[in-house]
Amino acid sequence: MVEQSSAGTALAVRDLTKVFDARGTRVTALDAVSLTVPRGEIHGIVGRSGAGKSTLIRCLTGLESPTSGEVVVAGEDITALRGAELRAARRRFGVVYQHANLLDSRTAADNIALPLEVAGWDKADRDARVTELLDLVGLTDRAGNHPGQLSGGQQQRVGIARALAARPEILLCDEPTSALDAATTGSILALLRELRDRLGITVVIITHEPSVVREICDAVTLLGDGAVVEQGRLSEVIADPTTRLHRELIPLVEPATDGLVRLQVALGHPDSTVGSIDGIIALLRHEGIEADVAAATVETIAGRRVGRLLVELADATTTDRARDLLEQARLHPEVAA
Ligand SMILES: Nc1ncnc2c1ncn2[C@@H]1O[C@H](COP(=O)(O)OP(=O)(O)OP(=O)(O)O)[C@@H](O)[C@H]1O
Repeated sequence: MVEQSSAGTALAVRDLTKVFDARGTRVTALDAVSLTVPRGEIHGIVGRSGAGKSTLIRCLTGLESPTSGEVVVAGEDITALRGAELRAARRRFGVVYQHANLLDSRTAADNIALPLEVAGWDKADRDARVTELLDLVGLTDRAGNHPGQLSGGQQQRVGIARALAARPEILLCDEPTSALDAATTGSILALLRELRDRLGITVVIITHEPSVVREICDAVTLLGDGAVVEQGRLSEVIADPTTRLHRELIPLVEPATDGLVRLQVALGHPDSTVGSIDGIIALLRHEGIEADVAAATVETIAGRRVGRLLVELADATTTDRARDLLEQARLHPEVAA
């Protein structure tokens, strides 16, 4: 669990449950979900399709009312609010969507100004704020461009500036990079991290991309069938090869099923006595076990070098001995034939 004293907490979700009743069929989209996000942290929410991610974000922003549970922002349970109070509470959230959905008839600057117009800011304040925001997202020279004149990444920057316009405390990002290529994804993630560092804003990111979590999240929640499957600080879950998140966040290419025996091992666990790919192969060969690397993923995540390795054995009869050796080295081997 991600624990933090309530004073430093930006968002606390407690036992959030949402049951849809569609023509007599009950679907539990959220099942007693709890999570705590400290101020200024980036929290990733991951899970397969249908896990409940969209429902969670809709309950957070007040677009959907939960069946039970609490969403506490700045000490206030917003699920209990209605009408003008709920609208005011929703302003504590800025939302970034997968597609920026900008208005084609407006320039980048005017798209960013839109929520300020709705909130009744006067023109001089709006203009000053928009200038600040364009600078913040690196689009000062694009202020007068219409969406059609901007790249996908630039449009998403406008979407982020628009979400930040009214100075929300929490930035909710719903698959913010899913529609972008790898390089643009990298620059948008760098921008989100920079915004957190400069503004101290709290960020919640819903994503199905492991790389997003690996690159910028401080903590992560894995949802499955509407419930929290696992939760923890990235640096901890990434170091523990026994967690589901470790597997989700460090995917390994699955080789063809060709009858060869393969052992999957985890790299980077603090207790392991061997830390490198070469070291693992040498350990086996030293004992007369012919082995090779079938696939490997090694990355530095949360300052720690971690990964997974698939070791291919030339002779299936050496499987048990190889597994014992790898077990002794605390590499958490598993047969993946
Ligand atoms: N309005 C609704 N009425 C009935 N069932 C719903 C409704 N909205 C969502 N659900 C159901 O709730 C469950 C969770 O859906 P949700 O859209 O939150 O998942 P998700 O993790 O966001 O999936 P995806 O990544 O595909 O968007 C699913 O079984 C879905 O069919």
